[in-house]
Amino acid sequence: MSPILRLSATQQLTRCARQSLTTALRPAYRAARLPRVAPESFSKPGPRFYSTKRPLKQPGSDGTPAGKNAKTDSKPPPPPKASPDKTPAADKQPEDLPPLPSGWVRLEVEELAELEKVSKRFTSPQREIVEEIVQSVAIIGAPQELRDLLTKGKAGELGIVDGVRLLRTSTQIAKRIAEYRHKHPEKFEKFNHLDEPLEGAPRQGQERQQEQGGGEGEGEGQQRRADGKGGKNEEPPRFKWPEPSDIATWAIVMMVLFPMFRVLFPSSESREITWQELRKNFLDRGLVHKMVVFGNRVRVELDREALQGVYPDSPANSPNFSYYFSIGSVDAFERRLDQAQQELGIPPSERIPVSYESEGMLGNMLFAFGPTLLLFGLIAWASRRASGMGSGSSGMFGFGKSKAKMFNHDSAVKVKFADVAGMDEAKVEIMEFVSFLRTPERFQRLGAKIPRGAILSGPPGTGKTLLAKATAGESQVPFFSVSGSEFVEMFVGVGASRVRDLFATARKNAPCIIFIDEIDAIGRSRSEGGGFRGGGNDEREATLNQILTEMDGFNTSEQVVVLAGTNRPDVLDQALMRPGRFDRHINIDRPTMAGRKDIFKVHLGKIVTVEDMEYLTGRLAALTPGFSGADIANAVNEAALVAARANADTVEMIHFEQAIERVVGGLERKSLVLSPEEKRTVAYHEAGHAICGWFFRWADPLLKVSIIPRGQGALGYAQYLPSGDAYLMTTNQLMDRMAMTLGGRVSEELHFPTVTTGASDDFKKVTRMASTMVTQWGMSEKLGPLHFQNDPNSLHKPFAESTAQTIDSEVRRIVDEAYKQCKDLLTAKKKEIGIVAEELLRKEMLTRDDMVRLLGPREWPEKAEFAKYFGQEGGPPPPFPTESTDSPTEPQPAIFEEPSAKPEDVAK
Ligand SMILES: Nc1ncnc2c1ncn2[C@@H]1O[C@H](COP(=O)(O)OP(=O)(O)OP(=O)(O)O)[C@@H](O)[C@H]1O
Repeated sequence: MSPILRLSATQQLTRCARQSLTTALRPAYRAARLPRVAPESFSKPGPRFYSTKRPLKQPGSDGTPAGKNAKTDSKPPPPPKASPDKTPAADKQPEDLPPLPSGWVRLEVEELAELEKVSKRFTSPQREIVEEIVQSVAIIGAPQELRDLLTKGKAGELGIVDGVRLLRTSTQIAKRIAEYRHKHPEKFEKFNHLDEPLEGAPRQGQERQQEQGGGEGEGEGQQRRADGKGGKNEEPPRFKWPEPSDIATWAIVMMVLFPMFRVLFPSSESREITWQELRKNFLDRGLVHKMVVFGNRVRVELDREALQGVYPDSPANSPNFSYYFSIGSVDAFERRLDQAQQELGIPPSERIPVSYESEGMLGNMLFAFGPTLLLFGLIAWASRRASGMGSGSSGMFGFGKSKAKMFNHDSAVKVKFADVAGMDEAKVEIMEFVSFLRTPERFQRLGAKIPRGAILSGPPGTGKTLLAKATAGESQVPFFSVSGSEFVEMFVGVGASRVRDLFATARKNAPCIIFIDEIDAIGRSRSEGGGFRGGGNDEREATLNQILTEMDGFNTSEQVVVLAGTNRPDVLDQALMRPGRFDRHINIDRPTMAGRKDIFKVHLGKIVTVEDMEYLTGRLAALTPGFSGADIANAVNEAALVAARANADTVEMIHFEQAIERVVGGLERKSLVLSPEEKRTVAYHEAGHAICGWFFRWADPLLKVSIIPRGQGALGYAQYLPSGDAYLMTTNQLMDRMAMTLGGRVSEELHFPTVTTGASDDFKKVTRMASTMVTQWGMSEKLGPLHFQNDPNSLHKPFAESTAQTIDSEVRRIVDEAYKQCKDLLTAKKKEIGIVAEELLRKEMLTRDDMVRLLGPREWPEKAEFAKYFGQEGGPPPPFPTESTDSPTEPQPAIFEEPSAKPEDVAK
């Protein structure tokens, strides 16, 4: 049971009132006296208090000007002394008193006296305030509820809930005091000193300053009165109720903290004594009225009248004071008390009553559950905070909330179409979305349905995200960016919930763009491997279904465009791709020569260089076939870093070339030291490739050859420049390329008694090329124009065994032909191989110029592009970097990964 139930009526009221009166009454009371501007008054023009002086009296009502009144106010009258026999009510004639609202009563003298006792529990200035309030209650009355509470309090039956009722009653009284006082300030003249500001109340302090200084404040007040907004006509200030949440807070604070506080910090008006002291001072003298056992303590209630006689000066005479002592166990206490009473000869009928209270139950409960509650509170708080700070997710852990980042055109999305170079067709396609978001009526007017979304597909780094951002930047609408994987969580249903949340947020912000990057994380075909994957798929499917539903859900006028990016459009679910969902499929491939030039232009804009831009971009574009936009951005940045490392003032051509080699070939491996024999083998191997590249008509032009180890496992390499962006290859080109790839091994055979393992990768590539020629490109006369795709996941070949044998024999035939072609050439050019290899061993790296010097000019005409940037027209090729990095992805065969020859096909 709460201690609140154990106290006398006055004590109980005091405790409740200490909270409620000081919090509820006082702010409300003061609110009336120092009128605040209610929030509504900002929007609703009406008379307000602007005067720096309070209109406590109507000027002239007693012949005193208001200013004088105010002066008198500053001297607070002594607080009226209240006594039980002389209350303010007793001074008043019934006709002086205001009528009572319904449900209100006029308190009796005894009741007011009981209330007066409350004030004694407070120290000044609260005490004065409570006294004034009690006197005000005498004038204006009080709700019947207060009388009930007083009656309950007298009977000692007040409970925790009564605290809340008292709070409510107090607020009602405060409100009425405020209103009544405003109407009849003269009746409250003696309370004016309470208008003095409370300590630390800045607003009121300001007011006092204005009152004292007069000047500015007065002027302002006058000015406002002149506006007709102040002065005599003002209405009573609106009483501002405490916010319901405040009341709830007070109630909770009272109910929860008060008992807890009491448990933790026993009242200062109780004191612990020992059993011996109790026995000697009180028990033996018959002063004990009752004992209350609570927990392992016993409170001693003394007979106060008898106590007054025996110990007139004891603090225990105060009604709020009690003694208590601790016990080991209740049984031991009872035995001891029995024994003591027997010794004292107290007859059983007059024995001291002992009652048992489950005091501290609430406290114990709080202690028991407190940590758990605290933990939950902390979690809830942390999750709310996280949601406030982050991406807008909220609620318990914010699981179901979308993690989409929102970019606003004012803030983040500054990307424009001008920043996206190349991909002109993709831009045109997507431009339509921009015009839809900008001028939807242009389309709707003709009855056209607005496309809902577009899938941007293409290899990594080709600028899909950039294009989506530029769309947002151009259309000046909010842009929600989320990755497909962010929908995936370990809890089932979270993905779907996030999708719902994302679309709901987007609709609120329409017109807007949602961009889901890597949509294949959730948009994979539902039929794909369903049986094998088990439950894990359910969550992904639920998420996908939700996306399908949401995309169906919004109507065409909603102006929410969904763009999605993926590298794997082939695995996406068909339902996602159908018209009405992602209507447009925009394929963004690696940039062409012109595209690369444009992309270089965009990124070179941020770099300090004095090179001729036209020549530089052209040459760099020619040097970087197969580069994606991201590769280009990386190479440009790398060039700047190389230049910075060399302390150069500007980034020069050589830095760009070094950077490109580093991007393509990886880091130079200086730590890898080859033996002289190994080095020699590598030199002859690379010379074999170089000679083939130089003398075969359809081979790609050689740029350089090197025997410096680089990247992963490449001991040397020859770099060729694929003939621009060639999208078709002839059989001759393929045969020359295969023969050139075999050049390394053939050279080893011709110059050394044994061969090495170094050509393994070359064979792999040659075999792959030959089988693609046979099975897919229809370049075998025996097999004819058939396409055989061998699915590695399938147990059965999609062709007959005899066909398989024919394929094998045809592949062998082609490779043999290439080998023969290579061997014939290299046998004829054995001397030249030796020259190149020896020069390589000396210089480690040979350029095209060196080759011309050693072998004479190449017999076959070069392509225009090559001639422009690397031939005689374009001036001599740049000097080769003596240190740093270089090379294509792999030694020589890197060429097979160049896109100019549709490398995806070749490489399969
Ligand atoms: N066409 C382009 N013009 C200019 N810069 C580009 C272009 N394409 C790519 N880039 C550069 O490459 C960076 C990466 O591009 P982006 O993130 O758009 O590629 P992506 O296609 O979305 O890649 P992924 O498929 O891996 O997500 C861009 O920030 C930009 O610097």
